[in-house]
Amino acid sequence: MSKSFTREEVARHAAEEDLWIIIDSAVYDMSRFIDLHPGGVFPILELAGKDATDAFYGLHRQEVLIKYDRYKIGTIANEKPQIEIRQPGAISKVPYAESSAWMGFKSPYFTESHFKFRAAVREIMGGLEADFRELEQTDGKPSDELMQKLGAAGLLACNVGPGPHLRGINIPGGVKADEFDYFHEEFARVVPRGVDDGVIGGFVISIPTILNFAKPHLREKIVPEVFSGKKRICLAISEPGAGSDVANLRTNAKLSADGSHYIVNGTKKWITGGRFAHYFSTAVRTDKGLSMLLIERSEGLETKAIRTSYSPSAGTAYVTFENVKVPVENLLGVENQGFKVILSNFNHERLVMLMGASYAGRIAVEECFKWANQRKVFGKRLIDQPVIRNKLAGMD
Ligand code: HEM
Repeated sequence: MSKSFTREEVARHAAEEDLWIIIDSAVYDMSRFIDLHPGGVFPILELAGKDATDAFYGLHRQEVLIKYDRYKIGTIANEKPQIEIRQPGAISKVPYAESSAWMGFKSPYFTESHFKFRAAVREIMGGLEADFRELEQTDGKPSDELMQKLGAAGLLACNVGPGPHLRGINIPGGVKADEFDYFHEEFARVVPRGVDDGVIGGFVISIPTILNFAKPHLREKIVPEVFSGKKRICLAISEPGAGSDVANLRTNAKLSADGSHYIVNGTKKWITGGRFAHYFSTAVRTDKGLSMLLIERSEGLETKAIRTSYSPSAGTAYVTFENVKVPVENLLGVENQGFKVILSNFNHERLVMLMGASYAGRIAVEECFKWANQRKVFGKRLIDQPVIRNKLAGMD
């Protein structure tokens, strides 16, 4: 049971080596943390033994308190917290932070199956939220264990969107494969952007090339491996000299003398999930046009991390191919007609990304609303400034 203290007791712990503070009626022992505090010793020392609620919320997001919960030693007797701690996966109460259907408004797009799916996914993902945030702080590689948990929960397959690939998948909430549509999209809501890209972004944009264009025996091998989280795949199209300009790709594949292999040489850049991928669905130049090849990580294929400003978890990679041998049966679709594969894939990719982006946009609005309400400057909250309210109104 949590210990109970009076404010007078807390006030007696006001030295650097014995330092308690109060945040929203909870008591934190900062003695061991003060030297590690990213904001330095001074700001906490100034508030030693005192109520630091306003100072804390003016400078930190609530997640900081949840993460450092271990320093909480008790509560103030006869006081109740005034600030609600958001439970992982809970529906946000901030205006526009959620789809209006979740906030009690009628929507023609959301049916019972969406509600069941949302509740089940938030429960699964809520349980993993701390792992995801931790992941973003470290080297960023989503573990095999995490991938396999997501796979077993059916979430990897669901993120590809509706389609025959969902038959036989245990969809969260007991949703049937033919009920599933693009509005069953919950992942982005609880997963930080970089982790989202590293866990599903690279794979969601690449696995359709296997589902739709791989030879049956390859499809039957690779799809279950990827959907169960045991193997990872990425889409390797852009290059240092040709980003969106797909027609100018230079990575090339030449048929071996006996016609059994392609020999691939070239480079790919900004490949999401590439650092961790086992398979690369790769655009290459063949003798009369572009082709798509499924390339396994093998001799001659190397990946280097590209440091991005947003997150190491996205696994963004620079990929080099040096005389990589690829069996001809790994051709996706028809030789020299890879452009069709790429464009049909882009259609799907943009739709899935759009759903994710709409969630990400809602999260941005939510974070701004919350910060404007808690951050105090010039003697008042940011939200009390008309110019800030005007900006928020412009975001909706
Ligand atoms: C449980 C207590 C506290 C914890 C766990 C904590 C933790 C942190 C962390 C993790 C940061 C890095 C920035 C971030 O992630 O938001 C930070 C920054 C900071 N903290 Fe704290 N802190 C605590 C209490 C306080 C208090 C009471 C003050 C007093 C004013 C304070 C002042 C600051 C300042 C000035 C910064 C730098 C903010 C910036 O970069 O603009 N912290 N703190």
